[in-house]
Amino acid sequence: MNPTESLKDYKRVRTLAIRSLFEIIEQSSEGTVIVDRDANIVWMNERYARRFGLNSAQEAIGRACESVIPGSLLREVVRTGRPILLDMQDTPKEPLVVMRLPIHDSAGAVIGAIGFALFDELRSLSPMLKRYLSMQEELASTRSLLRARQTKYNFAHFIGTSNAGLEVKRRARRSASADSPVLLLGETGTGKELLAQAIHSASPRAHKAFVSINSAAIPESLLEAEFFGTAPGAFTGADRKGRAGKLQIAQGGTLFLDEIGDMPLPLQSKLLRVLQEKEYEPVGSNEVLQSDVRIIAATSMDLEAAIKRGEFRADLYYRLNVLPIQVPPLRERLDDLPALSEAILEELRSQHELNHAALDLLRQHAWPGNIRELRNVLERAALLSDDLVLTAADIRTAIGTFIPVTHTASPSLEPLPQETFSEARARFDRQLIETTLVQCGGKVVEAAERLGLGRSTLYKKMVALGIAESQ
Ligand SMILES: Nc1ncnc2c1ncn2[C@@H]1O[C@H](COP(=O)(O)OP(=O)(O)OP(=O)(O)O)[C@@H](O)[C@H]1O
Repeated sequence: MNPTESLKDYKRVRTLAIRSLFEIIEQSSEGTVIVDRDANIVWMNERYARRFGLNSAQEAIGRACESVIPGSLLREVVRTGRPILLDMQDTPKEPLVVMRLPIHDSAGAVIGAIGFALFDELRSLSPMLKRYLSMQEELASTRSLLRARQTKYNFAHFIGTSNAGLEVKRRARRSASADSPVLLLGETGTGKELLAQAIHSASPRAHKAFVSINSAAIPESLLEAEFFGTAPGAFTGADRKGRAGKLQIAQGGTLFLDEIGDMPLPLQSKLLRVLQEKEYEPVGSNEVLQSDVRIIAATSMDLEAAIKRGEFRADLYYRLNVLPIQVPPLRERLDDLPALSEAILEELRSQHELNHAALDLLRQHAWPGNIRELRNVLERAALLSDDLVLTAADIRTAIGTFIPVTHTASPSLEPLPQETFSEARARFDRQLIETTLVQCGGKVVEAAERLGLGRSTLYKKMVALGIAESQ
């Protein structure tokens, strides 16, 4: 039979072609593997076995394909009966281009699958491979960046079942589904940052970055660059290449502006533009960048008073004050003390517990540093005590300057029986000053500022009313 004639015998040509195809692919491939209908390996060539760290192909026989070839999709091919004609397979060396085909019996049922790792094709596919590798690297670095930017807290970390605690949690939870700015107001250590993180993690932006920036902790001269980034060449030295600002890093996610009350006025105007126009320019650049971030701001400052002093822009305040959440101080949610203390001791991996008297004492302190202070006190008490039951004496020592909570009661305007006008006024003044001192952590200068008095005037009043400075 001459060759041309033989090609007319279709059935024979087909059989020959199938055999040649198998042999050519098998010989020129980096590896071939065959699995049965349970995706267990029934045959594998030696080269492929060595690539996956086996001494001989024999060791692979009978094993599930994934236990030899991590990430193998042969099981899927057996299950669906559908081939995967071109795919990338990661291996301990470089990735391979693979082809996976189902094997049918004469009745057409799937009885296994065969996988070829195409080796020779790799060179011609090298541009595609390079791109695949660089995309993988990019993905890995984005993932690790994102992990570093992911939040530590969610709503389960916010302990508190007091009415005040539950109300805050409810409002914060509700704000998670919105995209408007949130303004967290409250004293230091009340959990504003924890809540900001929890809002982000419950929001549709949770898979993107949570980035925080503290206006009080960064020198004013650096704040703008930190915020908006710098254009290449804007500065000499380390920043010559340009640097991404927090706004850019937070793109798609949430930007937490801690201590917003301390933001310098010029930056406040630029932030307003971000909120209104959703655009900004990096320092030293004319390029206008689009911004897509959710803003959560926090402050322990009375922003309305700051507006009156001309230190905070009223228009920015109104723009930020869309979803305000007042986070109560610990002394207004004393019912949460036992649960908070237990959670903190657990987090500190301490075996210590508090006796009744210790808990009672915790209830009598005004906690100017709130939950952060409670945490420090419990940590100190646990460190200093050899006994696993912490007593009131242990707590008293750990607190340092004790500020009785009764002093925080709001000044009563109810006259006492037989009280003269000047006695009632002295009582009111004393309560007002004592409360303010507690709220300012005993700092007279701060209390004077809050009350709108000169420092020496406040000192004089304290002496006249018999208020000790250690308040
Ligand atoms: N409700 C809470 N449940 C459990 N832990 C809390 C709670 N509130 C605050 N904390 C803890 O108290 C500490 C201080 O909280 P956080 O930093 O969120 O306060 P803050 O209001 O942002 O303080 P600052 O204004 O000083 O930045 C953190 O360790 C936080 O985990």
